[in-house]
Amino acid sequence: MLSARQFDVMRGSRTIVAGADLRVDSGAALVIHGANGSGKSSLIAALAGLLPLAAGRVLWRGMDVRDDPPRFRRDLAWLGHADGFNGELTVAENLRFAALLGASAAHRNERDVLDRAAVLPLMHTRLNRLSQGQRRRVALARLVLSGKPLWLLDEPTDAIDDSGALWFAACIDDHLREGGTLVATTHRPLPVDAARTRHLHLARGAA
Ligand SMILES: Nc1ncnc2c1ncn2[C@@H]1O[C@H](COP(=O)(O)OP(=O)(O)OP(=O)(O)O)[C@@H](O)[C@H]1O
Repeated sequence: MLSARQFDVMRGSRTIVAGADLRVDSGAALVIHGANGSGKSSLIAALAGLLPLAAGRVLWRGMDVRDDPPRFRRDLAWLGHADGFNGELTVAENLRFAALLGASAAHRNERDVLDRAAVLPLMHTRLNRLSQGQRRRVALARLVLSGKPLWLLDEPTDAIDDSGALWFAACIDDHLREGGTLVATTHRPLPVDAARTRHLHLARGAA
């Protein structure tokens, strides 16, 4: 379970979130919506520990994430606007590098994941030769292969076409069914299991 208590997020002098409580159980998703500039990226970056909280705490499995950051990072799969790939390396090399860094484990269905992501034909192509959407598909496949229990994703389906969005929504459903936790920001409806999903709407910078 991921929870945050009485937390404030600031950007410059502006309060994005004030005194908020939030809880996302294992097997559940929270999807954050809001207009451009409303604070979605700031909020999710704060949950991931990438932006300091102005007040309050974030707890993962009952532990303040600041108490043991390496342990939190072992469970966390983060995907922001930047994907962290090396453009000079091929898709296969980037995925191997991610596995070496612990960003992905040996996945029981690796080939199947890559196939469904439509990444298999791209395995020997350098990242800087891919389109934005292809690159995002590789990033999402890396995420699925990570096997990590907590996914924090900033606009995961950015640049992805409709079939890719449907594929990724099915991946989210699998993740939740297996007991994973998800928080994602999005501008686009994610067709995920409604019974497991709650929505947070940020209005003019304050939740
Ligand atoms: N580095 C920064 N320093 C100061 N203010 C910032 C910084 N980055 C963003 N902001 C401000 O914080 C507010 C929230 O930005 P944020 O990127 O979290 O919004 P968002 O909802 O994710 O937007 P979008 O939908 O456009 O991605 C905006 O008003 C923005 O101008």
